[in-house]
Amino acid sequence: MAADDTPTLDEIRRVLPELPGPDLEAATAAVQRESNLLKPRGSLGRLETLVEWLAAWQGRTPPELTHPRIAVFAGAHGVASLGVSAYPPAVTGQMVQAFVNDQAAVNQLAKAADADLRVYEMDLEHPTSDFTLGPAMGEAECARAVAYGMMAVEPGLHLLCLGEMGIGNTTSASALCLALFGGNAEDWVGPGTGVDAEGIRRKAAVVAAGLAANPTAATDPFEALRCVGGQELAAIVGAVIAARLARVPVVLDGFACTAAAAVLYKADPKALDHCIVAHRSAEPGHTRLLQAIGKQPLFEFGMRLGEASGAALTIPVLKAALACHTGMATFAEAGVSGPDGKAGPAGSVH
Ligand SMILES: Cc1cc2ncn([C@H]3O[C@H](COP(=O)(O)O)[C@@H](O)[C@H]3O)c2cc1C
Ligand SMILES: O=C(O)c1cccnc1
Repeated sequence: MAADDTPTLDEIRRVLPELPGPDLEAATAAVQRESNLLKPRGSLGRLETLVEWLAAWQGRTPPELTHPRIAVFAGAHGVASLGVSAYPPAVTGQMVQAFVNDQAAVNQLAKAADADLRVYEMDLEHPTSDFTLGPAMGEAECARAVAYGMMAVEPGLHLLCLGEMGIGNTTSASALCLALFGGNAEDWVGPGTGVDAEGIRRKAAVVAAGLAANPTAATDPFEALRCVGGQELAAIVGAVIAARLARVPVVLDGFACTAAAAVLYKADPKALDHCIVAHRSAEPGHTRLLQAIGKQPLFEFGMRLGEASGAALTIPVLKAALACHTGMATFAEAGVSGPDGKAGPAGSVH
């Protein structure tokens, strides 16, 4: 994209108050149908509220789920050379090749979910700058990455599952969380790909040094993204915004992905209303982050992979929820007695 076509971070920020809200009519219609279906009211629990969420953010009843997309953004991090990951920086590009060759976990999960998987390679030849020395990205670089992420959204998508690949990015995500929500560096760091206690201490020192070297990071969420984030994390921010504008509900993956989206929450708490978080990552900072943004993950499988693996796994669940919603009979259709002894639950049609 030509530099002059790219919106500035300020222009992107100004879109947030204009983001469309939920379609309450579609959501109400979904709730109403759920209440007439052949089951004790509310008995499908979160499966019911997930369908309501899909309807509200697609603006359609019943919602559809034949075109889910999984988007994985890959970016290279300057801090990856500081010994903060159990794996070398070169793994980022090698994993992009593995995604292309259908060899990674997310490839298998995408196939199992019958979903379209796209991998978006950021500028891997040019890692972000080491944020312990100054901002990770310049204004234009960060804005370009956000704009690039926006391109992952096309009309006609029914769901967007987001994820990332970038060696060193749990350190970036921790620094982002510290800048956005405060606390201590130790509160936000964890093993990532599997560093030991000494590695975790090193991560905390890098995160603390990052905040010290970037005093403006804690003053504004987009400035935090620019100073201590990464290109793939910025792209996730763009994809979340573009999905909202295109009425595409979003599933966020684990710690790194949620940390990126949290930039938007901090800028406007309503900006993530169209997003759910797939799972609680084993990365310890994720629990604190979920509390900070008020999200309840769908499941907790002890996963700590990233690459949209958790987000991909929600697709079969969402499809199953929708299958119940559209395929079940109502009490009246099945001739089954409701709680009042008549066919149809009492008061359900009002
Ligand atoms: C083979 C391999 C595949 C991965 N897929 C996702 N990640 C995950 O690990 C990285 C973050 O952890 P850290 O901050 O410790 O580097 C990210 O690339 C993330 O997506 C992977 C990591 C590896 C090694
Ligand atoms: O939860 C995540 O996003 C995560 C955890 C460990 C490594 N990479 C990503």
